[in-house]
Amino acid sequence: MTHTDDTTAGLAAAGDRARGDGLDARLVVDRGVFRLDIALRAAPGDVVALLGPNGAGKTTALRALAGLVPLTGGHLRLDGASLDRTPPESRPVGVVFQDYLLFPHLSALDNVAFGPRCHGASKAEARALAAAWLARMGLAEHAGAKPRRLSGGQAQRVALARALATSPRLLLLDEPLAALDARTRLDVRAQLRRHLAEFEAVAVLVTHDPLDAMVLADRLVVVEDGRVVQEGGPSEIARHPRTDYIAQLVGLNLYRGRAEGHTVALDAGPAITTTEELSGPAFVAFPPGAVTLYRDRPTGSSARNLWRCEVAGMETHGDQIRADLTGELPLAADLTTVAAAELDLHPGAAVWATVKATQTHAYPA
Ligand SMILES: Nc1ncnc2c1ncn2[C@@H]1O[C@H](COP(=O)(O)OP(=O)(O)OP(=O)(O)O)[C@@H](O)[C@H]1O
Repeated sequence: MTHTDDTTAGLAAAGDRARGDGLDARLVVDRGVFRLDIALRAAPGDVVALLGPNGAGKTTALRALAGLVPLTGGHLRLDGASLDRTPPESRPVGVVFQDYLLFPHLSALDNVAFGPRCHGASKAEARALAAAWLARMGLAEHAGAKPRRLSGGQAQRVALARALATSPRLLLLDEPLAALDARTRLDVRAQLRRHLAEFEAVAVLVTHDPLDAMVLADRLVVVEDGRVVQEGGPSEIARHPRTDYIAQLVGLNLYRGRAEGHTVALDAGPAITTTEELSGPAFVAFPPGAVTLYRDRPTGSSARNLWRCEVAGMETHGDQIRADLTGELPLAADLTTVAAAELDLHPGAAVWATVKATQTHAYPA
């Protein structure tokens, strides 16, 4: 299957195209002190989110997939064909960048028609295809508008239409919602989710935002320091984080230790009593809302998990106060403003923290 045949075939044929094998890549990129080395596999129809902290290598991975950064090792196959030596403009890849990069002097229609034109479609074919995509994105009446006349959400959809109009076998989205304000982001996230669900080839998106990742993707690949540290479905990752970064992202206290029956002895710190029965290396997680704080050692409490801590810092978190505690067990605790005032919490205050075993969750490490 050649790419030019695909792209000139038009919208109608897109659904008839034989489904390929999807993406099979190991991306190795050396950048001096930084080295990216990640494996990525995805079947047609999959939406994969690369999630990770600043500097983890997400953008480098996306640029390597697009051919904008050469691989120093590994391989890149799409639908069974190697792309290692294919220049970016000849790859069946569509890209939506964070700031969309629409051509300011071209109308929305001509921006979208640009992709198919570059892939060999005649002017009339390209414009017909572009008009069809704009209609599908709900932008038919904005076809003649220049980018500066479009809202952020509309510009984002034009950029998506431009990428999809070439019938890519791999769609790359770099922080697709980052340029939008909160209100627009909500709408555009929902629309993007719909378009991605309909997209029949592989989509890979890069984001810092766990919500974007969880809403848009079927599978998350968490990258830290150039490596994949965890991958799986959104709910699996939210329930069973395996690094501090992921635990913080999903709002959980996370510890590692060795389980013996209902107790996990932490590598650094005390033991935590859990309801699960395990043996061997294990993680224990609990949400900050499961922690109860006392100024004096509680006497009547049945909680087995009782630790002496000190308030290191406090910040508002939604309608709650989140207290960062150090001491026997470092942890985050959420409490109401009233409770924080009653406890006279302030940085440096000594507190007792309890967590019921039923509120903890242990799983093999
Ligand atoms: N052109 C370059 N030359 C050398 N090193 C680079 C270059 N671009 C990025 N890096 C380095 O590669 C590493 C990964 O950067 P990258 O932009 O891929 O991370 P990221 O996960 O996308 O981060 P962010 O979320 O901040 O965009 C960083 O250490 C960065 O300094």
